[in-house]
Amino acid sequence: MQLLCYVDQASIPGHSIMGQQRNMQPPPGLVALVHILPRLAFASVTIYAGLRACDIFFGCLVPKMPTYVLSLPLAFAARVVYSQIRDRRQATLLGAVLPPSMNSKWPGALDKLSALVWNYSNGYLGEFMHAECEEVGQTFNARLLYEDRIFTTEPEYIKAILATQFNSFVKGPIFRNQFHSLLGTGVFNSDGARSQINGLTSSEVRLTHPTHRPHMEVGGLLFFSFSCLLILGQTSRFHRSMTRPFFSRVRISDFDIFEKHAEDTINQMKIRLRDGYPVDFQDAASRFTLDSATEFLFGRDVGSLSAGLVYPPSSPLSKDPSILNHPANRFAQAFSESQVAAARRANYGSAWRFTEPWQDQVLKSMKICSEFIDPILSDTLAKKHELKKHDLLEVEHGEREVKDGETLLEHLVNYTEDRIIIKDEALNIMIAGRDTTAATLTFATYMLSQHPDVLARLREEILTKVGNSRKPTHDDMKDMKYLRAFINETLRLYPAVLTTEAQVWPAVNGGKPFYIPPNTMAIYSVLLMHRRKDLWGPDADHFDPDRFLDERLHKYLIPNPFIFLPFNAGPRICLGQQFAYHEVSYLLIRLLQSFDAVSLDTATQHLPPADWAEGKGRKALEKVLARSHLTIYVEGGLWVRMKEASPVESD
Ligand code: HEM
Repeated sequence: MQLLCYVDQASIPGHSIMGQQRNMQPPPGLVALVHILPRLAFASVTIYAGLRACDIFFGCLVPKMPTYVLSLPLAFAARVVYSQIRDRRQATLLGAVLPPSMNSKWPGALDKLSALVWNYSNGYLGEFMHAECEEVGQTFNARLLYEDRIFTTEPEYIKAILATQFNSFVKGPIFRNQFHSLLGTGVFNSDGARSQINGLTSSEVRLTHPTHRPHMEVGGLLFFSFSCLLILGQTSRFHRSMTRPFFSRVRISDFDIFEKHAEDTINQMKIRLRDGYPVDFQDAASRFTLDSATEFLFGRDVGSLSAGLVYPPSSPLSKDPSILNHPANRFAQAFSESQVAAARRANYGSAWRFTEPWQDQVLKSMKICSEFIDPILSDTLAKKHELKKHDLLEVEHGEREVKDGETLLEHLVNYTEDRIIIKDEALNIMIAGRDTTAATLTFATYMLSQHPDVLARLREEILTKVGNSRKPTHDDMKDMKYLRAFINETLRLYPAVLTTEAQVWPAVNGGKPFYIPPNTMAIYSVLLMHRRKDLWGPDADHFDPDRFLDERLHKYLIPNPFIFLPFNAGPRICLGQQFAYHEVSYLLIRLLQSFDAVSLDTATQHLPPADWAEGKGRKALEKVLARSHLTIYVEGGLWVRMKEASPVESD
């Protein structure tokens, strides 16, 4: 029985038109010029009028050139000083204080900005902010180029952002703007437009602050990794009401999809390893999650595994054009490039359009992805029209039940026929679910290569519960406590989404409450919070799945659940959390049924600089270069060798 709840297209003003326009937008550089010219013209005209007025009314000839040159910096300085005095006064009135700022030596904290940029490209994950936390405290103002950004790793404040003061936080138009060509706008990303569905309005969850002040996104290099998912976080109730039923129960068909692609992945790995090559597990995991995601969303996988695994750069086969130009590789590459290009925009804030003057770089890649998605979408809509024509669609009121084996696309067409909404929604989920899961699998395998004792224990649990060849089921996974602890420990040390994004925050540790001025960007780092020794114990830098099973669980996590947030919390909690646990568990079980040892291939692996070994904390233990764009990843791939398990082990 199906519930048909169509969105009234007329209730989404200009939505379809907006979607169609996405593919024929003017060059971004031109749009930026059109935006900025009136403001520049206004400034020049005002100064010119002022000078003329002095001349005419007071007869004093102000030197024109110096006035032109100095007027803008002086106006800017006045604004900065005024906002500082205003915020300090407001804080005092509320019995609070402003969070401390970073100690910088240069105007606009340019010294800190350059250190931050250097750290992003060359240093260890989050090292710069970690050093600032140690110096200034776990909550501080990462004020760069005179723009406030409140940074925190304090669980109490993160709880405020995600749950208790959720309605006070909005994402703001700059993020939406930057990610428009990747994820679209429409109802998902609009704070203001309203569309009626099931009695819910799409915008009632968040409204932009009436006195919005634009953010300068200069600190984007550090902060952009979360941006894409932030956009998802901006999705409305409308979006969640469409998608949530799809994730609300365990579907056997999901496990069939995992099996099909896990088998393919492992068989290809075996062949490659038998031929004497190492395998880039990051690449294999990305192909596994891409094929699984496309099949689950669209009912047809993109076939990235059929293009074959990558060869190490030293092999001539790694440059074979027939492999590089394989259609599935083109799709996978275009999909990744579109995300990286969108993430790059966050580095430039509202000025990003000037960096893509002639062509929208995200749209360029998205066109290749659309070539795969569009025909499937047309087929699904055509099928629905056929059913409608013959009155075969059952209509029921109430919660729509999702059928086993139904694709997300088939589910979504029951809510709306707007191609753009459906496509955006499916792409949002593909972006949210693909790289995050691949990253978790990659870092889990990295940890297996570093902790043979953990591998042996995990394998023992797998062989005891599932045997060495049977397909795992949902019930098997429910009983596998060590497997869940192993995945959680991977997500603690390597959360796939590192950082994510005011009023008065309560006092913690005996301090005064912090006043957060309106329209200030608030950023929290899950990575740094997950590694805090005061929250997780003195061994927080060490990989140890037992911390999710032994007395440490009761000492640290149970009394303070907000210290572990790989999937976020509150109304914006990851919708695919269970799906992700199942997908990661499935491939790990199948992998360890087949292999009993994993090691890094140090000849191919990009190794960290030698001086990292003398670094602090986790940095000293790292054997790969972990970096982040939208999600965390291993630079150059995770090159491993694995030993096939003996087939004589009993089932
Ligand atoms: C280990 C894998 C995963 C991790 C670590 C992860 C993490 C996250 C995080 C941190 C968010 C919140 C982003 C924000 O609010 O800024 C999020 C949101 C979301 N995730 Fe996941 N995710 C994973 C896998 C998946 C999968 C497999 C799917 C779907 C197939 C998925 C679907 C979603 C959706 C739809 C949202 C938006 C929820 C909303 O705003 O209502 N995720 N995820």
